Amino acid sequence: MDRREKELVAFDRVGKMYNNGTVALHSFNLQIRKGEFVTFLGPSGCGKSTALRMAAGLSEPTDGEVTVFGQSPKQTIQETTNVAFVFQEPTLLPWRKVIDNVVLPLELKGVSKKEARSEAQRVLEMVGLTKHLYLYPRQLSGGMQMRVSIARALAAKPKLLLMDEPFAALDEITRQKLQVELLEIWKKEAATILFVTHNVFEAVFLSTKIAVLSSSPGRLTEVIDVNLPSPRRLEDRTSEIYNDYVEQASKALEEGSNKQKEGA
Ligand SMILES: Nc1ncnc2c1ncn2[C@@H]1O[C@H](COP(=O)(O)OP(=O)(O)OP(=O)(O)O)[C@@H](O)[C@H]1O
Repeated sequence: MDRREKELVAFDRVGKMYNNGTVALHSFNLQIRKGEFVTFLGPSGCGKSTALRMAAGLSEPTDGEVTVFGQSPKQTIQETTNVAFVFQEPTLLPWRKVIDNVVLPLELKGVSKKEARSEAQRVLEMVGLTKHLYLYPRQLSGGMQMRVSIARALAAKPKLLLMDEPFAALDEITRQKLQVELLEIWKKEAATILFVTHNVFEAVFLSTKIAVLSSSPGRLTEVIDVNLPSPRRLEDRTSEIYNDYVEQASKALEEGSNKQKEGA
């Protein structure tokens, strides 16, 4: 297999300095392969969102190169519907009903009305919203709105899903439920997911690989391969192996922050 086919996303010595002089990322190297669930874990301000936005073509590196499917993210996003983005907030269109929000990316893709509605129903069923198709976003809870957002991202069957703290605003029970659903979807759709969080437990539960970042300037401090039994179940979070990974990731976070203090 060609290297570019295997590496869906590649960060090659990526740096980002914003106009005000803030160095958000410094010499960031990471390759993400097909089928991986990679989490960016790090404290607030360490450049997680910056890295994700670069992969989505929403921000340009000031140093090095980011490629998605072997070319610039902007080009990939213009040419294909292989990449979808889920933000921290649901960002639904308030004047469109649930089903019409999910149908939208398919309409834009030129899919026939009938096919688009049937696909929208399929993904909304997958996230447990079959009974809510004809409601408006304001009639749903925050967790339900988030599920609509995820369904909308999945509707176009993206090969790469970029998620920036999608569960941050949710209560713990809803968050856990969506974590399990997301893992099921990831398996079922054979997707590759790049996920941002500052929650160690979430990172360990979801990921096949955790990229630990530290701040000032944002940089990669450790990559942890997470080999937990599959499928992952919420009750396994008390297992010894799970807790070992939590400890390893917490230590990596702590070491990153100590190095930062030493350098300060
Ligand atoms: N548009 C911008 N202009 C200037 N500085 C920015 C801009 N966007 C982000 N930054 C700075 O870059 C650094 C990294 O920000 P980023 O949002 O990528 O971090 P993060 O790890 O995602 O943080 P959080 O977990 O709080 O969302 C921060 O110091 C932030 O203040």
